[in-house]
Amino acid sequence: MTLPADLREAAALFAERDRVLVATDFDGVLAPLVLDPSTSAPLPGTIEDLRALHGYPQTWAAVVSGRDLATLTELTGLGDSSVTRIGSHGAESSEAADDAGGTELTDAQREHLTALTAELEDLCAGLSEGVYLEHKPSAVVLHTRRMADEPAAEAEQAALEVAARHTGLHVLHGKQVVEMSVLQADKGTALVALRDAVGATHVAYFGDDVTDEHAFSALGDDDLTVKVGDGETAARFRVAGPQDAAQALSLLRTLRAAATTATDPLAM
Ligand SMILES: O=P(O)(O)OC[C@H]1O[C@H](O[C@H]2O[C@H](CO)[C@@H](O)[C@H](O)[C@H]2O)[C@H](O)[C@@H](O)[C@@H]1O
Repeated sequence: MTLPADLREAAALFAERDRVLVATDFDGVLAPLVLDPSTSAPLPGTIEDLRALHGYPQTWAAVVSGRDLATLTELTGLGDSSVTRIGSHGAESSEAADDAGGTELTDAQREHLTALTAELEDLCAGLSEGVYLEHKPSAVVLHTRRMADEPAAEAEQAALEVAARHTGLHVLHGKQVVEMSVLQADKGTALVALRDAVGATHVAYFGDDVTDEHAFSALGDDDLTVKVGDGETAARFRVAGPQDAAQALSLLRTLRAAATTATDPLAM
């Protein structure tokens, strides 16, 4: 598996930039997609690469995910680190001052989420086996990966119809998931806010799903945007899957270490 030459060249240029932020999606990029989200695991070396990058001069690393912040922190094992974790598509952040990571709901939002969840539970009870709900602080997610194609499509359509009857709901239709949130958030807004907060001049971002397109679109032509897998994209580069993304991350680590002449703390 060799990374495309244009991506390797762009990575070399990126590594020479002044202040850089290396950010990545979790599911489908760091962690291959699996049937049971609780068993998702980052590929070997990826978290170490992010930790190392974050330790280099003028360099920051982040994971930007649809997972809720607590789950993201647990699955990445980054709770002991200052690598930024952004969860719930930008609604939660490890940089937030409050304990909830920035997801304090109003009473009305809490009631809305409870009512929506009850409605979706009723919906699921009438659908084929395999459909299930994932619960997050500000959202509920209908999953169909365990279903056959046709019932999965029907279940996703039914969830979208439930969502359409609710006002003030923010819907994201990802890979075999329909996510309904009472908070508005997107990865692009969150990533740009983090870039500006750390003062990065250039950003690398890896993503595989439609929700990552917000991040790709929010970045510029000088940023290093990498789509992982198939599908239309606004990213500048594409790799086939998580193994290639891991290779690209490792390359960025090597190149940035050389560019900043930092000693790699994990190589000692
Ligand atoms: O932004 P991400 O880090 O990519 O998170 C997006 C959603 O990821 C999870 O669902 C996806 O991964 C599951 C485990 O591999 C898979 O079963 C599911 O079909 C995928 O859509 C997660 O469960 C969701 O909450 C995230 O929003």
